[in-house]
Amino acid sequence: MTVKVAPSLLAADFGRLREEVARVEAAGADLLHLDIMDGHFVPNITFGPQVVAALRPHSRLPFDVHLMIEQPERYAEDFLAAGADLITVHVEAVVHLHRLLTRLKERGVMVGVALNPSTPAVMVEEVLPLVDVVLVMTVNPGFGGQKFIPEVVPKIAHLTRMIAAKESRALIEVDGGIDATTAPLVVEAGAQILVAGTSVFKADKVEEAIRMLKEAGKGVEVCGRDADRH
Ligand SMILES: O=C(CO)[C@@H](O)[C@H](O)COP(=O)(O)O
Repeated sequence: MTVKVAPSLLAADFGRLREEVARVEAAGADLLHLDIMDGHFVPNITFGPQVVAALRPHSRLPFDVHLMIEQPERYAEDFLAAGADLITVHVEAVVHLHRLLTRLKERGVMVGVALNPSTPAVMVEEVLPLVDVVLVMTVNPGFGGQKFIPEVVPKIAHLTRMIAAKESRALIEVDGGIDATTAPLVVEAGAQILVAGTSVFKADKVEEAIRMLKEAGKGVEVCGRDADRH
């Protein structure tokens, strides 16, 4: 199975963001994961649409914007204007999820829904026909460098079956504590996009780190699911 790697900018050197993006792009990244935190939905603050817009002209990578914010419907358009290719919102943060996803889809952007570790898969079942990505958090969101929560793996497998049953095209993305040891566990369960902060940006050899994550897909077949078909 082809696996895509999305380095998370949260683990980059914030004083050299442009160079850091170029570094992972040259090393084989497939997407750039941008973590937006508001200090309310999660206990940390990162950056807003201005930073996304400032980086946009300097990279060809699809920008995968993960909104860890309350009321994402108030800000999603700003991230779209800033150059996001994929906008992911947390199901725990939105009341009218279907409305927001429909509006964003109409604007031509890809959309994703994210689930905290304690949120069950069934919370996204009704919107599976609408979404491009289901983002499964394998740590509690807010910080990089946390320990992978293995109890989330059965939820990935459950979502894989649910997506197939609904004939949805959604890809499963996982985020938190992903490295060469944990990647095979999530890929075997059906994950197709691996977000990795620490294991990529803090690696001695970034290219090798990305290659090792992609290797997790080798020899794995999960009922015809492949990140490349998108
Ligand atoms: O969204 C988040 C954290 O909330 C992630 O994107 C982390 O940034 C992943 O970092 P590592 O666990 O790979 O260090």
